[in-house]
Amino acid sequence: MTNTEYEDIDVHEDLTDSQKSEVLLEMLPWLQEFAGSLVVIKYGGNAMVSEELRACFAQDMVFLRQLGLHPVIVHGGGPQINEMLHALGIESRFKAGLRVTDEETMNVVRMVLTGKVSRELVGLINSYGPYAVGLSGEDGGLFSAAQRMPIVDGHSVDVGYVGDVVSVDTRAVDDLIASHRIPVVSSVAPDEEDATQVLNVNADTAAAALAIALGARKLIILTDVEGLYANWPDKDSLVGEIGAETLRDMMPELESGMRPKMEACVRAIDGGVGEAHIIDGRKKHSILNEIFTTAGIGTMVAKGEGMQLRKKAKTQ
Ligand SMILES: Nc1ncnc2c1ncn2[C@@H]1O[C@H](COP(=O)(O)OP(=O)(O)O)[C@@H](O)[C@H]1O
Ligand SMILES: CC(=O)N[C@@H](CCC(=O)OP(=O)(O)O)C(=O)O
Repeated sequence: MTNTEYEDIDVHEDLTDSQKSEVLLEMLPWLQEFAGSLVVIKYGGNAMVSEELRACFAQDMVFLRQLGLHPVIVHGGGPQINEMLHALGIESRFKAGLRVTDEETMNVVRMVLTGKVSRELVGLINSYGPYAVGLSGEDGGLFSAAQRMPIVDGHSVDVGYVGDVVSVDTRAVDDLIASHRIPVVSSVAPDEEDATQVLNVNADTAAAALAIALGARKLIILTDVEGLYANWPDKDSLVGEIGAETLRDMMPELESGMRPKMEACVRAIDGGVGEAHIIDGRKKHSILNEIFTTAGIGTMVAKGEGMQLRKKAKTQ
């Protein structure tokens, strides 16, 4: 190795040799615990905010695969859809956290998710190792959806071509996992009543449905906050752990952005997924911190009742 190459490597001078060893040793039991496990990761559009963060995410996916886990990604792209709609002079409207989707908007959603966000993510992961393969809920009959009518102020409202996943045929994803690929799934799904009509599925909802159907060990949702705040926006109320029953009771009071996310976590737990996590996608390598450290990060949703706030870290 030449000196020039050596200078290019980040040698983490801020850690002593013994601290580096401690970090590696802390990973060991978690590596043993999760080797061979299937983990569904929902990568939200708001967690894709910088080139550096996107690169770290891509690197983490390849790292997980090399360590023997099976990562399956469901990506979002809300802000990217908003941007494209704005460029086309179309207004973005949401009800209960779901995009009001007419035919014109549906075309833009499909184009941005499958034609832009998925392509860029697959390309970036493959720059670290040629494992990622993109597919949408339309491919190989992966998802079938029915129109979703969210409840607003006690009434169900029509938000247009918005769907909820009603069935999942995992075979296309199973094949990719069996060949050690990293599936990258876009949340667009055919209507169960007319497969030529596509529906816009919230990516958190799609990730939960896929995690349940695949029997995932964990569902990890990356977003743009540290986790769920019990008393939003009070930053001292970050939840460390919460039971699905307690979360279900909290649901009506949650604001729109968090609502589909928390519904997805509760559904995942009800459907047999071991744990669901909401973590901060704005922090580099947050997934590695969640899976391979004892304290974990963000909010964990598990079976049962109760809630514990997260203790403040001594150093950041
Ligand atoms: N109780 C809460 N805890 C944390 N965030 C909340 C809460 N209620 C509302 N939010 C908002 O939800 C947002 C995350 O939802 P959203 O913007 O839809 O994320 P994503 O694009 O990752 O799916 C946060 O940035 C925050 O503004
Ligand atoms: C029905 C609905 O709201 N669909 C979402 C799909 C993308 C998504 O969920 O993206 P994020 O995870 O980045 O929010 C939308 O149109 O924005």
